[in-house]
Amino acid sequence: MTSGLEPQWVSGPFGTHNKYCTHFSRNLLSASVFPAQLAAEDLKRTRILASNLPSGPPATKASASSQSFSTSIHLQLNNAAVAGNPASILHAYQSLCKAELRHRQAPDLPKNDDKSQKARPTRLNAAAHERVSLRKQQALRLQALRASKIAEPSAAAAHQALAAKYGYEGSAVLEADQRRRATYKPRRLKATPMDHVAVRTLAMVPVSRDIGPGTKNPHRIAQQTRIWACWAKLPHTSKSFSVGGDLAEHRGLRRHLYFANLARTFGGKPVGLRLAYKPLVLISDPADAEQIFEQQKSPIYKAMEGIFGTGDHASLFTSQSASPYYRSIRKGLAPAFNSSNLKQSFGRLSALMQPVVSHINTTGASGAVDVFALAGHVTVDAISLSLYGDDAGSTSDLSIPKPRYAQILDPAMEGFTKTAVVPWIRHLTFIPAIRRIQQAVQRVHKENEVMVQRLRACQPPPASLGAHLLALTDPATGKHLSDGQLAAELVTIFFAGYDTSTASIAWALYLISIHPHIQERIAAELDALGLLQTASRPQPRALDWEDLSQLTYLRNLIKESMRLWSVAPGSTRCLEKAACIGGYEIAAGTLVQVSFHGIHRSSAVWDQPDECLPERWEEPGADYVSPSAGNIRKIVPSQSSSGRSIQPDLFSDASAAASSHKATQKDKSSPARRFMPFSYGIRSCVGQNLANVTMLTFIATICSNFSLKLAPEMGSPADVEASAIVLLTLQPQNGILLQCVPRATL
Ligand code: HEM
Repeated sequence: MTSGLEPQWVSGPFGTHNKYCTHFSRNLLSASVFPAQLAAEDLKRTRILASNLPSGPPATKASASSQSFSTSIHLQLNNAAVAGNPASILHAYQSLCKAELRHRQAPDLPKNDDKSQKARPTRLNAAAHERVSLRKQQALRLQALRASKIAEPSAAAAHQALAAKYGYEGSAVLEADQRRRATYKPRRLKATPMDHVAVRTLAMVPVSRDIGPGTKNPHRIAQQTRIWACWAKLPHTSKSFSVGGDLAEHRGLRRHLYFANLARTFGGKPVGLRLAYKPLVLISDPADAEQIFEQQKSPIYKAMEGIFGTGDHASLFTSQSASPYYRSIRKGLAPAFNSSNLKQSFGRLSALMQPVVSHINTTGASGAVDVFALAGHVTVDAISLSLYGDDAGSTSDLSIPKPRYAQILDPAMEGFTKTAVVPWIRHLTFIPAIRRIQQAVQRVHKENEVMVQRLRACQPPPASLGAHLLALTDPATGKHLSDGQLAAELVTIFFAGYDTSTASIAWALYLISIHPHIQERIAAELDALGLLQTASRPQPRALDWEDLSQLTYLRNLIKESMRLWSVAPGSTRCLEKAACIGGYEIAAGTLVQVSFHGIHRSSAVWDQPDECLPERWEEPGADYVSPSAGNIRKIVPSQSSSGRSIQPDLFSDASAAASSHKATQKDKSSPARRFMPFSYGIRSCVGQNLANVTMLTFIATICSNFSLKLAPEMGSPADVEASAIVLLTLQPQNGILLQCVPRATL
């Protein structure tokens, strides 16, 4: 019978093989993994070959016993091939491979050449058997599989293939991974085995995207592999394994709800999110958050520099905490926000409220006023006042919906946030939307130049923020800040202070308007200080600096409002070293985001987290996790051991945090902080005192003069809350329209 595939005898370890034996066994082996790939024709040809196979190699070329061994293997293959049973083929083929290995391992066995074949022992000795470790068998099998072009479906082979592709010694990664697997203890919330398989497959994507195909950077590859391997062990959302991952939810307008839901669903555990090809760990536990704040800022902040300065200058917001520039700027600016300095400009700040009250008196009588828009004008003027010792004239025309500077800055910042995950897209200027972002950035740069000129020309008062800025020196040059550096700092201050203070004021007034009993308690407090407008007191005295510390209930309401409506949704860090967070290993280089909103709305951290209860702040130590709070991991408070006050002052000394990193590092036995609208630690908000003063002044003045009610145009409180979106900050999409009735008319 001639099939065109006549057997050809070649020399092998056990004598002469039929060369087609390996060939068609591979065919069937392939079919055993991918049955669909075994074409009918291939099967036919294989069967013909099998039927043509002699029972063993010619006796003249091999010793009798090796012939019998080889023959038995060949027979197995033949039988399996004839039966068309892929599992038997695989088994027989593995036996052949093992036999070959044993032959090579045995030191007393002569190597495979025709001359020494006569000296070959009659059977494999025990020592040779022992040397064939399981590991080597597996290695051989992998080798055989690869030679037959069959993709090994396991993660181990995927890693090895990756390592081979990028020239990296993959076994180190594999071994490290195996060690981690061995020590990995399944948690209450763990990914399913299928999740792990999916993640392993996904893990290939970021490696090629981040590093670029063909790049042989073993360190980066190992780092990425470690990041994904640790990430895979975290609890995940159902979205983590979809095509875009959690990107849409994470960058979406309603991401605060997503964060709050995750915090509740996972009981505060770290959650692995995937933003397209970037892994991210979301933190919603106060104790974990404290660990994170000590880490370096994520590269996302660096990407802001193009918007902040005219020449990509680092600023207080974007530079790394360890850099001499950051330390020097923070130390130099923080005193400008001390209570003694703020006190000096308080009279002018309080005076900014007069046009606001007049505006409400005139327009509010006929309908509702948008307190969100009004707050925007006051905060821009308040920041300008602290910078230049003079306002920006924003409160002089309150009919404009947005302050002029915000109109310039907001489109650029929104463009930045929309492109933050894929920053390279900003170079595609042929796309009209990208071109618009670039134009907005250029407008910000132009405005920055005007602001710098104004600052240099105006000679700000010594206590002002502007004077502190002009006195700063760059440690790298020893000279005062250049125009570019000043511009970067100025835009940072406006960006960080304007939107946040505005939205915080609006949310607090909204809560007051929908809770009459809270409004009455605030009114009573103001009345007691002689600040409330009444029929008998139509012109109450003006608010002064000392009143601020007396308004305890109002301050508690503001804190409660900042808890419920944390306008900064989160803060992102990049782990410098591998860390154990919430019981999970997180690799160095992982992006970690603390979700303020998640922590502040977590039922594991707060009793009745969705209720507005200003009274909760009357309890000592309410800022910290207490044993009575939910079921979350907590550090038991020990006031004596930590030696610090657990009731923080309204005006904290921000310079203390900056002067020493150690100052912010906590005693491990002290309670974890659960209230952090201004973030926490060395990178906490430097302007929080100014923000507190502005919020108190605005809200106290409005509540002194008006009784507030949510305007019918806003619908129900549920409608207002549903309108909350995250642009730069968490803000009400349709503003906050309130009916303001002068108290003297009640
Ligand atoms: C209610 C109002 C405010 C809130 C809720 C707020 C919140 C925050 C938060 C959460 C951070 C940390 C951001 C991060 O880590 O990504 C921050 C940083 C910062 N804030 Fe504020 N902020 C407010 C008002 C202000 C004001 C009025 C100013 C200045 C006039 C200001 C200036 C800054 C600066 C310069 C930083 C960066 C500090 C650093 O990295 O050292 N903020 N703020």
